[in-house]
Amino acid sequence: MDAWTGHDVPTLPGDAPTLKLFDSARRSAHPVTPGETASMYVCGITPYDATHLGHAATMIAFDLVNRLWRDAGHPVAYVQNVTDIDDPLLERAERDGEDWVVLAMRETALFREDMEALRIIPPAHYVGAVESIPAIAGHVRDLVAKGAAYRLEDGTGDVYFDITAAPDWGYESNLSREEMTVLSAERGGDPDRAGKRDPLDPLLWRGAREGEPAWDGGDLGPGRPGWHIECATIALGLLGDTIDVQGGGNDLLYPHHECSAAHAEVLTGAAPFASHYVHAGMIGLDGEKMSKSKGNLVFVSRLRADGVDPMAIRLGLLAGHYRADREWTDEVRKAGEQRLARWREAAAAPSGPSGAGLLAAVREALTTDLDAPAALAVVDAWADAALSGAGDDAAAPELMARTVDALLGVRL
Ligand SMILES: Nc1ncnc2c1ncn2[C@@H]1O[C@H](COS(=O)(=O)NC(=O)[C@@H](N)CS)[C@@H](O)[C@H]1O
Ligand SMILES: [Zn+2]
Repeated sequence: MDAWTGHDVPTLPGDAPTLKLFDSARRSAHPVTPGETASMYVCGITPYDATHLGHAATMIAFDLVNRLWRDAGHPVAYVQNVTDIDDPLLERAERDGEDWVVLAMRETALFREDMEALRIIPPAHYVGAVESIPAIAGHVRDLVAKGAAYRLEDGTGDVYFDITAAPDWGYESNLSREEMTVLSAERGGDPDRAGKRDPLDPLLWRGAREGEPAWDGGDLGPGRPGWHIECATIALGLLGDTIDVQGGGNDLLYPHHECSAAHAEVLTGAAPFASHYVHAGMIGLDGEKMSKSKGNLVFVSRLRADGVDPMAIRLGLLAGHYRADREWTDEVRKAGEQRLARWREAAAAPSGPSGAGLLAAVREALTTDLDAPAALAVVDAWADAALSGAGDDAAAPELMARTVDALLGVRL
């Protein structure tokens, strides 16, 4: 599947400090030490109700990681999926009386447009679940052959993963069984399903049902993939057995990322699947997480249609720490617009305080677990000084514009 159109990313002088990121498994921040090429898998949209500001915030967070790795000289192998087959998508298509394939294509196209407008660097590989079904079915068969998965005896053809096969089940989310059971039920799992060895065992393959799309699963029989194995298979197929960063919003920590990592580790024998499990905070509206089910969605395309500069949206979202659950409000939007105008004014100043000093301070902030609020404050201070005539570095305004473009993705 095609990703979206990229754009030029300016290069910057000097060296960048090592990126440190908070790892949910270790519940602390650690330096990320990629090999020559840095590898990242970020969970993309289930293509309906795209692109709300929650999607945008999470994609911006991992865009910062991409930009910082490039700034440090690493090529980046970035893979993102589209869950273009899954229960929520079929349910929405059903509700709207629409063909689920058309719904998925339209929403994915809108997502691509919004990602371009927000200047998110496109992933090297943008992969749909449907196009991955043969590989996913192969991995499910492998897990059955390893005794790490089993078919229910109720004639549905459903196949589940046996969590006792996971080398260190729960190490990523650090949750209790009670917490896992609650979240599993809330987020697409079926802890009450009869016949499972363990209520927490996740679905790998859903046998064909009347009125549902189904694909050939070889000796699995016809059916469609489970959610977590989709992301394990796509990541393994394109990035190898272990990766530097597995990313997404914190709503994915459990069960989705815990299960994806467990599936990958049993399939390859390599652990941990990711050196850093990185989770972005939830963007809310009126005190509720912005989500389809709640219908409290603010869309990037709506704001753009209302004339809001996408760079102001980006600055609004960057004003909060990426791991913080936070609200999108009109005040956040206004602050983003004001900051954008001020920075554009300052970039046109004849001179300002040291450009090299600004660059070093922005790098320091962003490589410290993506502290964008600190980075924005540094640029604000530089802009105030430049606009009050302080500083005599005539090259600084141009370097400031390149810095915020390359590292924050904000084109002034
Ligand atoms: N309110 C929100 N705030 C921040 N990030 C969000 C929010 N809602 C969803 N996301 C993130 O946006 C991405 C797409 O979300 S999604 O459309 O629900 N799709 C999925 O979670 C799956 N397709 C992942 S494989 C995920 O990384 C998810 O964690
Ligand atoms: Zn995923």
